[in-house]
Amino acid sequence: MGEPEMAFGGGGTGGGGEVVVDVRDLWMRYGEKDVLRGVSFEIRRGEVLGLLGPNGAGKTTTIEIMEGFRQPSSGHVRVLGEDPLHGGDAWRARVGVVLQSWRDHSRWRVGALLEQFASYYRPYTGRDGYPGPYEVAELLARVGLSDKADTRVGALSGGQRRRLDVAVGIVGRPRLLFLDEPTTGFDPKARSDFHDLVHALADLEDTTVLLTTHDLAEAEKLADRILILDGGRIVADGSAEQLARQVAGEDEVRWTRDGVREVHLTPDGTRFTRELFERHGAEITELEVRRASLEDTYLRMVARSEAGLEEPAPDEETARERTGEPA
Ligand SMILES: Nc1ncnc2c1ncn2[C@@H]1O[C@H](COP(=O)(O)OP(=O)(O)OP(=O)(O)O)[C@@H](O)[C@H]1O
Repeated sequence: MGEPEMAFGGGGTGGGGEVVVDVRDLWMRYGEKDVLRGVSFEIRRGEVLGLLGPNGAGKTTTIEIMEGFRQPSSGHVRVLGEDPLHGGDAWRARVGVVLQSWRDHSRWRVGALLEQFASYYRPYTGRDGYPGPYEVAELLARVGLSDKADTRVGALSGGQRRRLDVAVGIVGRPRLLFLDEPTTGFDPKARSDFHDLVHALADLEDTTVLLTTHDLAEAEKLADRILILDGGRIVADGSAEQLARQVAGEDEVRWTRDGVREVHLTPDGTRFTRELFERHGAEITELEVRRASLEDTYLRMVARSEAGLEEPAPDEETARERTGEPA
């Protein structure tokens, strides 16, 4: 296969709707264990996708396959139009990665390290519309490390190192960015700054983002769409609101009347509240309506899926056939 035509040009669509990641019927087996069991999904340009799931669900494995770091047992995977296992340098230049643990560059100074990474991308500047990597000063400002340019990496705090990981992931101005638990160890301000950064990348630069996180509030804030992976399968795919509707969560309405605190669970909090006011008007104070949060939805969906897993796994035989491995 020759040079990837799609790597810089964006496939010529110039707008939303272009499929940036296409994964179909992906299986991954480690030894005797099927870690991914028929995973299929698409990510479209400019979308921020949150990949959620319990420890060991297969999130990192999925991301590593899409980065070309792991060969799946079977399945169709296209990332920016290429099979990640055969993506060349130009393809790799457009894919940014923030892994759970980055290689140690503790003796490097922050600015020099980023300059080194930026230099890998520079030769591709101008090719098929590629704008080139970030200038280091701009990048440091974006991740909140402007005053650390001359600091050795080994002298950064855990959260500052994580910001540096993010800087390394985006230095090449990727079209597609993989973020594997990016905000672990961030303080609330760093987390909030990071959320602003992801919004800016998605909204202003049309960067497509795939994010794994165990912080459901973060997923709710950042992700346009959420995939829940459990037991190697996708058990939910939709916006946080769509998923909440699917589990038919009840709204919790709380209020005070005549000094008495009341709580009521209802499928339609808006309607209940309207009727409450029609009946009691100004007597109602301290009203709160709480919708099912992503956390409620997630916990219910994972519990539901894990209850389902008690049933015999239907595709075990098929998986063996696919991987060609012995039973
Ligand atoms: N190289 C490997 N060899 C064998 N098993 C592996 C390997 N890498 C991962 N696994 C197993 O595959 C399963 C999925 O792991 P993975 O790291 O993809 O999960 P995850 O969803 O990212 O988990 P976490 O939330 O804990 O990061 C786990 O049971 C893990 O033990």
